Amino acid sequence: MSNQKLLFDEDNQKVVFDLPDAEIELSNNFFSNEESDELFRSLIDSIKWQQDQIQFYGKTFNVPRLSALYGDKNKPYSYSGITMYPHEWTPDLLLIKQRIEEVAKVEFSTCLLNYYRDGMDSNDWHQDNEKELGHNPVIASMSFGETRPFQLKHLHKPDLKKIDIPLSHGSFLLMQGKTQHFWKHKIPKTKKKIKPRINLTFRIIKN
Ligand SMILES: O=C(O)CCC(=O)C(=O)O
Ligand SMILES: [Fe+2]
Repeated sequence: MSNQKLLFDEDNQKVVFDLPDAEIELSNNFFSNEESDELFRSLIDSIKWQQDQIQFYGKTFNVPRLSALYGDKNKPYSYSGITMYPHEWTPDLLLIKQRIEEVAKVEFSTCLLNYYRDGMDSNDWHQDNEKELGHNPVIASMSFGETRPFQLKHLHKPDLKKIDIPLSHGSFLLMQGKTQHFWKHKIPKTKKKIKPRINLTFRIIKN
């Protein structure tokens, strides 16, 4: 975040990033440390984590992380060539969803969870722009566990520096407006010995 211009709201709780073609805001400690510790442990144990695979040039690879899809019934979600059917909401997820909806002022139908077991787990450059998410997707992202950098780069403005937002334990990141049309994001790998991290992205599937 070196020379990135930031705007703070009145009580300094929320950081709004001043980026072209994007609406991105970050609240650190959206959940307290104690709540976050509890949720982290509980999610690791209670979520039905699965190992997805992708086809690439005729070969099959394990996706470098575990994932799970939860949400309203009858809302399948297709991304990277995989169609997933959601599990039913759990008490943890409903609690988190409610807290997030108060701030985001929308209702989410679906939550995609990622479990990055160590530094070799990652999420490569992509946009969350699947048709089911509608024209300007609202993506609400909660992180628990190890802090990992969330990197963003503009698709058509190579002169703009890559943005690096550290997503810490209990932090909440909201992306909306045109963000998914103009910016890609990723969680890079690292050789450092680091602890696990869980990320939850709440989304709205419009069907
Ligand atoms: O782990 C993260 O913070 C990002 C996850 C993500 O980009 C996704 O699931 O689409
Ligand atoms: Fe994403």
